[in-house]
Amino acid sequence: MIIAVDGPAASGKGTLAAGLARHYGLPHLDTGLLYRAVGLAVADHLGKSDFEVYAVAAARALDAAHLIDVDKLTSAEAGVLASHVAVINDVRLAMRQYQRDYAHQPGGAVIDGRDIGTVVCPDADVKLFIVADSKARMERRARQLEAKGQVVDRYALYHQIEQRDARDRANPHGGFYQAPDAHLLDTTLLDIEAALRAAVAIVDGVMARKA
Ligand SMILES: Nc1ncnc2c1ncn2[C@@H]1O[C@H](COP(=O)(O)OP(=O)(O)OP(=O)(O)O)[C@@H](O)[C@H]1O
Ligand SMILES: Nc1ccn([C@@H]2O[C@H](COP(=O)(O)O)[C@@H](O)[C@H]2O)c(=O)n1
Repeated sequence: MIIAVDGPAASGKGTLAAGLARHYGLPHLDTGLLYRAVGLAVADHLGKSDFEVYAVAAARALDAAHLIDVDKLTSAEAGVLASHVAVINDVRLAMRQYQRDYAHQPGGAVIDGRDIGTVVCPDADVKLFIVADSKARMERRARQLEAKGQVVDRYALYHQIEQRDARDRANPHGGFYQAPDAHLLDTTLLDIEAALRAAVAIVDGVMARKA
């Protein structure tokens, strides 16, 4: 079974995807980490004319060794850098087959990102599109960063999340929209357990109808 989970920044899609993977005993790929790794690799080139060339080279050279430093990868800076490399079509193409192969491994997988249900796995068995209002997302991300000991400026964080979403939605190569056959799940008023229960109910319902 392939479960595609998409949604905006800090909507909780990664947490939900990990929960679904545990629930169904499936492997899980967070595709945001791939873009974050490429973004970090070319951070020194941001704003320079050679940014695109280096980003494409970094995407083509990406391997598991670039995905080890989770603290660095999950920083707010890495998220912003990721959204800059994500607008480069050759970066997206360089990583697409890896994502597809991961999803199509025997038994399937849970895979989360922005374009999983629309571009990477349009054939997924179940597609979820996770949303939460901007203020809730900012607060979740703020608490996540504070738990890591970081001092958070909530005003700046709110705008950073909004800007990243806007860049992602406007990305002509991004495929970031709710697929017509995706199930919308708004987690604004749901805690993590309630959101997971709701997601499992959707997946079970879809799979039961397919059986
Ligand atoms: N339903 C929820 N209620 C409260 N907190 C949540 C909920 N879902 C996730 N969180 C928390 O919000 C934070 C962000 O969640 P998560 O990393 O899953 O979001 P994301 O959509 O994958 O983010 P990004 O796109 O930036 O990678 C985490 O600290 C997570 O524990
Ligand atoms: N399938 C994807 C996944 C991510 N991106 C871009 O990477 C940024 C970081 O992703 P997170 O899920 O870790 O927040 C995101 O803002 C996108 O720009 C993507 O384009 N496609």
